[in-house]
Amino acid sequence: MPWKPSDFQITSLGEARYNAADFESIRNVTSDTLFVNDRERVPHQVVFQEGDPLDTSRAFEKAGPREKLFFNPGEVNAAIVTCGGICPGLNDVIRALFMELHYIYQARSVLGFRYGLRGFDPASGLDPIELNHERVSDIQAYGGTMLGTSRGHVAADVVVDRLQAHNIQILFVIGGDGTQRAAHTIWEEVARRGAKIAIIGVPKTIDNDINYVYKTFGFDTAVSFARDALEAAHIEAKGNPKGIGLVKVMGRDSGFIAAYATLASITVNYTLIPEMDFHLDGNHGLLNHLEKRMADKNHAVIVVAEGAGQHLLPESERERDASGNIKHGDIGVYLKQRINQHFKQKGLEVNLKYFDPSYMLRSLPANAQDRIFAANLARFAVHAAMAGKTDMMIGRRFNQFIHVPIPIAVANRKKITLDSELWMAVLQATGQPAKMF
Ligand SMILES: Nc1ncnc2c1ncn2[C@@H]1O[C@H](COP(=O)(O)OP(=O)(O)OP(=O)(O)O)[C@@H](O)[C@H]1O
Ligand SMILES: O=P(O)(O)OC[C@H]1O[C@](O)(CO)[C@@H](O)[C@@H]1O
Ligand SMILES: [Mg+2]
Repeated sequence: MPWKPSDFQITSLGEARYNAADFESIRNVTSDTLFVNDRERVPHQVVFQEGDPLDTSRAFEKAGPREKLFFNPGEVNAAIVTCGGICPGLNDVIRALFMELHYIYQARSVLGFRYGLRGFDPASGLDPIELNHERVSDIQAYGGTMLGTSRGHVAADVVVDRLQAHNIQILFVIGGDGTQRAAHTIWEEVARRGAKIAIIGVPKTIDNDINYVYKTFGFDTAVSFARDALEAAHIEAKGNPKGIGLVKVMGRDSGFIAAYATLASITVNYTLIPEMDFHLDGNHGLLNHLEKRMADKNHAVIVVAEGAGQHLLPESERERDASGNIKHGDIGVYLKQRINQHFKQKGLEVNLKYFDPSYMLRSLPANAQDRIFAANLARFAVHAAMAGKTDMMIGRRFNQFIHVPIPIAVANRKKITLDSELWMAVLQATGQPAKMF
């Protein structure tokens, strides 16, 4: 998509009205040098040809505490909602949002809406909960989200009615691409009403498929767990005569978990991701290649992302979830069946052990890296909101936290390109052919 420089300008609720330095708690923790001004930019690209000028026309606002605030922090009622699938680190984000709002900005109140957007619908009977120190202090130790989450459509006017009924000035929307799209429609409704409510997105996706966030929180935790599963599969494969370990991991449209877990474990022989085309049958197909490997090496490990090889499955298996996302057919079970069938037909022994750790890797508490990252995203989200930024998501590029306009963040899904360094590393680590069709 051709970007216009203006696409990178962040929407704001209006002119700054307050000086952060006038508020005791902010002054105590934020030195003058920490304040970021609105003209500080992080370029879209950092690699350039020697001799060519660096294109600075397309650049993101740098995130960070602003000296000038739009809201008087002490008058702010903020709200938080978590949507989509669960992910390690959600509770860390909620906790850090609360702590930053309450202790640093001394906001008046922080409400947590329950079970995703559903919690805004009066028909759901779900009342928001008022967050306080006791309620959030230990939540980071648990996986999932203390607020609950859900999928499914709720009209933006219903959400904004509820925000206005609770006199909310800032809404933090934690979730994946669907959630960020929802946040944009909520902002459109807010803007239509001329309401002064900031809508700030915090990107969450176990699949790591959101652009402009080098890695989403929870992804690291998921990869570590997936690596353990791959190592278990390797031990099973080597410990049984003619053993095959087959592991299915999450990754609806992007195969980042499968690819990174492969690199982290280096026991994998075939990594199958949604971005690649592959066939099972034929000379160059997976089954023929696997048969040769089994004759040579007597064992194999295969990792498959849930969205891989969907073209191999019968069309009828494709349903949609409540949010409209395609529910993929079970490629793991299908592969297991086809591999067993292939070797049986050939009269060859095979002992296939199938692992499906998908949901387990989403439900863990965050590891150290993810915890640090999740809490940082939350702090930067609060700074942006207090400065009156809106319709934006916190991102991270080139080691900098940035403000990303939501329409840009959701314009394309982040995927593995098959000529990337990442995929070359996977091909090198597995030794699988670059083409299996
Ligand atoms: N285009 C859209 N417009 C308005 N709301 C949307 C849109 N897409 C999704 N939503 C809403 O956003 C919420 C979350 O969406 P979804 O279930 O797709 O999860 P997600 O945020 O993409 O997270 P995950 O990474 O788990 O898929 C749902 O309540 C859904 O109805
Ligand atoms: O939670 P659900 O609705 O079963 O969704 C599972 C999907 O959610 C994700 O984990 C993203 O959150 C995908 O990898 C997976 O396809
Ligand atoms: Mg999604």
